[in-house]
Amino acid sequence: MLTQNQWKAGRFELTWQTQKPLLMGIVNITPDSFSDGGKHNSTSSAIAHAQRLLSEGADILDIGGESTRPGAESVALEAEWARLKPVLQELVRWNVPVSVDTMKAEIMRRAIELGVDILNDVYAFRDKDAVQVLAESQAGAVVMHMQGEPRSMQNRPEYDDVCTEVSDFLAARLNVLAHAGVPSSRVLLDPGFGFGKNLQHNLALMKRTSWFAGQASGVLIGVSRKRMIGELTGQESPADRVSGSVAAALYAAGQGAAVLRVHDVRATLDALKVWQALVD
Ligand SMILES: Nc1nc2ncc(COP(=O)(O)OP(=O)(O)O)nc2c(=O)[nH]1
Repeated sequence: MLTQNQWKAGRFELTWQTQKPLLMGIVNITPDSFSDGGKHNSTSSAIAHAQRLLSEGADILDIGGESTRPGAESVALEAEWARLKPVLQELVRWNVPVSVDTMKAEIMRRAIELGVDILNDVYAFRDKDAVQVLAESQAGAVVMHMQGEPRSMQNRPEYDDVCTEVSDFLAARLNVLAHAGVPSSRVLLDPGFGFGKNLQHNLALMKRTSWFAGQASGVLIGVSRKRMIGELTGQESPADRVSGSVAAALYAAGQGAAVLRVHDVRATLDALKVWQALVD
């Protein structure tokens, strides 16, 4: 049984169905991203990668100019913008939903001015200026949980009850956005896999995907090539974690995830098509 859901995101009204999530292809214009650092670190290579992800079937493109991997140092605003601007300027002309992955309100403001549709904030719009930028726009939002900050979040992540604490945090953020005039129909929640979580925390949150999916907003799942996949498979290199990432993607789809944020669009989409034919 498929149920329809909607996400109002800038120029687009995106719909997904249970078992048929949208795919968000990742374009990291960074020298140090954990899985593809340096591979798409120029305007031309980032645009070429975006084209490839679209040709593989991506529904959304997520563009990041600052790595948030564990241990990452932050990037200065103008340096991050210098990476993002030429790529975003091109991509907003493609009539495809464009997301910018940033924690900085000023970057969000400039991206909205260029015509970007989605603000993907791993800092969950805890910056008041970011809330204002979002509220003054029609952009969609991804609100993600992170314990600590990228530089040190994986040192000793601890929770009394990770699912309750993450759920409560996301509910509180949704409430802040609602009070600022941003309805839940514009927001996706994201448990933030690997952002201040160990393997047990990540697995507990993954098993709660259907609960998150049942909230007022849909849920975005981002585990592609991440350390948790490496820990479960023994695959050291992120490039060798595609099969494990696809397995996690199928599980999330079955639990009703709205969006899967992935590096490997073709592999994920092919697996979803076969799996959907068998579960329908
Ligand atoms: N909403 C959301 N955004 C995210 N942005 C970056 C990363 C980190 O992964 P990646 O972009 O592959 O690496 P890096 O941060 O090193 O560029 N993960 C998420 C995530 O899980 N959810």
